[in-house]
Amino acid sequence: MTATEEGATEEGATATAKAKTRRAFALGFADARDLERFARDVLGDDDVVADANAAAAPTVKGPTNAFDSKISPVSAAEYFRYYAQIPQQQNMLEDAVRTGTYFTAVVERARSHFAGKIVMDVGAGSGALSFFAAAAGARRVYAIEASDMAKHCAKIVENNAHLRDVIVVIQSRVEDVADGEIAEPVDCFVSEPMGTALFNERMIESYLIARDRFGRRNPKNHPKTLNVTMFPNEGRLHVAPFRDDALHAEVANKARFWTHADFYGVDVTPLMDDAIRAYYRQCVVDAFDPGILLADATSFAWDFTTIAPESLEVIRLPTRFEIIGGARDDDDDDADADDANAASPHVVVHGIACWFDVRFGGDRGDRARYLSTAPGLPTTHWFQMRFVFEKPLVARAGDVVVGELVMRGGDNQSYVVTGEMRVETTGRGSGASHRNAQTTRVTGEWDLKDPYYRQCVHPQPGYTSKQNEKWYGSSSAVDAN
Ligand SMILES: C[S@@+](CC[C@H](N)C(=O)[O-])C[C@H]1O[C@@H](n2cnc3c(N)ncnc32)[C@H](O)[C@@H]1O
Repeated sequence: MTATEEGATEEGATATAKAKTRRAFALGFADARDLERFARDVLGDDDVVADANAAAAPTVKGPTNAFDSKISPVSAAEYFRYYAQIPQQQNMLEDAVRTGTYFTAVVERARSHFAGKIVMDVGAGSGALSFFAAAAGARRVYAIEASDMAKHCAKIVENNAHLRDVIVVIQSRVEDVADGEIAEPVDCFVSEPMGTALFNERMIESYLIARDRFGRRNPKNHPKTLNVTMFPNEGRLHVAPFRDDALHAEVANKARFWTHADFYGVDVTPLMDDAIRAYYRQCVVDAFDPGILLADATSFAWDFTTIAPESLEVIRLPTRFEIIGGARDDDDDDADADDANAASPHVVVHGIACWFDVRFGGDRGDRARYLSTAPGLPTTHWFQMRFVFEKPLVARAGDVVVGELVMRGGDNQSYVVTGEMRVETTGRGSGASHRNAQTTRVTGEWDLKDPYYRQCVHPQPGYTSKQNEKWYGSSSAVDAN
């Protein structure tokens, strides 16, 4: 227990005002027992003990499971409030690439993994994947949903006779579901736990925890090993360097506001450097043309049937890019990037782009299916993500750029990404002395929780050209597919 003289806090000020002759103290307690001991021994008042316990209980409650031990209650409350909203679920359901791929993967390509099986839908939302599992012949589907969306999901199930006998909706975080609540071992897990850059939201960890807690064990030689299928069964992250002069200028320009030396009579320029850092710290979410990529992507894969949830707390992505030349120049200025690259050996790297895909195994002999968010493919609601360097890296065609991105999970259901890239070996056109004056090593830090959702000019799949005409006019710069 600690005690400090008080005066600055609101409580302290009120106490001081009420009894001017008294002095106010703020008391700190190590835990509820410490507080109870003080109330009983020092104050000798049982009511105070009861009140103090009630008040202290929420703040002294310790972690109870794998979710509570890593995620802050404030973040979780906001997260599940978001997913409890019908418009947010609808936004995902209407992502035709996403929902259509799940339908095909489950109902059309993998019936043998579902027919007659016990299935768990981890994070069921409004229930779409549970409905697909039922359509693929599942014997029972446990639809686990933590948010109040579970009530809406149950309403749909209740009102559809073919779902009523198959789907059991449980409103709970999967980490909180009691051991006995799922009466039978689960054969098959289905989930859509992907966030931007695959891991944002940290829900894949919940998917893996569900597997470890409720999955069917191998009965024979290896009773500890699991005998389950996972839909999806693998996730991959792809990263590649890009050039995008317009984006780099756009991010820099956002901080220009802080050049005001006379903003309503106040000089705000002291915040200029902080503002620049803040804007470059935002990761950019939009759809981009794959023509801006400067090298083949480095790819990383995670097997959801085997990896441990803890392995996703810190994710290291070592990269090695062979720069293949200048990106296509789409910015309509008078200098074409290809021409410029032909004349000059410079290749300007403005940052690192990333996108993901997930894989669904098929029936025997049937092909696996990917749900991909790659640039150039029909856009999904995840779009792609880019990490922009404050100072671009300067390389040459043929150079090798090496580095590492490190994603560190936080208690806000997200990651902070740090990165370092440097030009390691010299390719074509080496030896030019002006290179010494250029940046050949860059570092950066980006917060996945604080993205910049950039206006996307690529047409969404499923939207007709008529809609594009309505939105952009007949002289639209946007191609209608
Ligand atoms: C991306 S949405 C997918 C919803 C639905 N499966 C679909 O495909 O339309 C993820 C859902 O998982 C829920 N969720 C996230 N973490 C969870 C957890 N630990 N336990 C249970 N539900 C969770 C969220 O509330 C949200 O509704």
